[in-house]
Amino acid sequence: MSTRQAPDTETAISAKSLGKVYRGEHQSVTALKELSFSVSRGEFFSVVGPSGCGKSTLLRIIARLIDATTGDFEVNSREGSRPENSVVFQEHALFPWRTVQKNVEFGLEMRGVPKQERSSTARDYLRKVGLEGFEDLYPHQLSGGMQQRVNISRAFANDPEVLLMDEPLGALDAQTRHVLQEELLRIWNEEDKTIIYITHSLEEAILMSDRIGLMTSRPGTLKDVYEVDIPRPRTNKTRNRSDFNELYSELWDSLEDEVQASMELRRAESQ
Ligand SMILES: Nc1ncnc2c1ncn2[C@@H]1O[C@H](COP(=O)(O)OP(=O)(O)OP(=O)(O)O)[C@@H](O)[C@H]1O
Repeated sequence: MSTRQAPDTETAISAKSLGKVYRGEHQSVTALKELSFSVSRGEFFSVVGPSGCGKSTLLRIIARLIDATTGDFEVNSREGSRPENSVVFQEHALFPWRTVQKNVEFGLEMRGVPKQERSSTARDYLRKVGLEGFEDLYPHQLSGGMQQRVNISRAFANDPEVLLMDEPLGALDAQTRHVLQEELLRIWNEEDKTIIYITHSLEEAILMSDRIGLMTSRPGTLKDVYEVDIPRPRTNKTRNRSDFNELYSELWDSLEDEVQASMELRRAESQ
């Protein structure tokens, strides 16, 4: 297996002082505050933090699905014809009336990519995620893990500047999750893709990432950014390394304080 080069230093995304307030009729929630970061092109950047700290909010802002209340961010696009981003959510977002093949082709179809080209691109990516032979099935004929494989291949096939993933493997059982983590790493290793990856799992973050941003309790901001200085390629066996476990302990020490703060906040708000 080839060893991936370290990500280059060209900035793919930079965000400055992002803030988000959800305004309700009776009360407002400040989800993010003064959050700044930058991600290099080709980097795998994970974001971890306590539940409700604003991770999905951050991703949805970068995906341009919602607006930030304050601050701004920039995605450094190389080619105008490529989509700026593709998003993979935890829930499968496949079209039930389209076959596996047609689901993967969807983004390419929207961009007017010729039929033959989109067909071979989709087949390529389906093969990369081990779904060769399943092209003509419909989503309901697939297991959850297979559906998420389709989602992942669709996102890569779109060839976006950045891939935004919000707990993409969160709904899967542990074994399937481990297999897909390795598959995702393998595909990312072959492609020059920038990924922002939200996860609740510190283990997953360490296994996959070049760097990990750890968020504070709400209002979420980046508390620290950790370099994952563990050689690639990484596999499930990488979890047994002592440096893996040392980093896990370091991250958990910091995250635990934020989880406590987050629980106290929720307790106070419910009174
Ligand atoms: N549309 C919305 N309207 C009002 N409040 C919202 C909305 N979306 C999110 N929130 C609130 O903003 C805060 C951050 O939510 P968000 O989903 O971004 O957190 P998260 O870190 O992704 O959570 P989790 O880890 O549990 O998925 C939470 O308090 C949530 O209740």
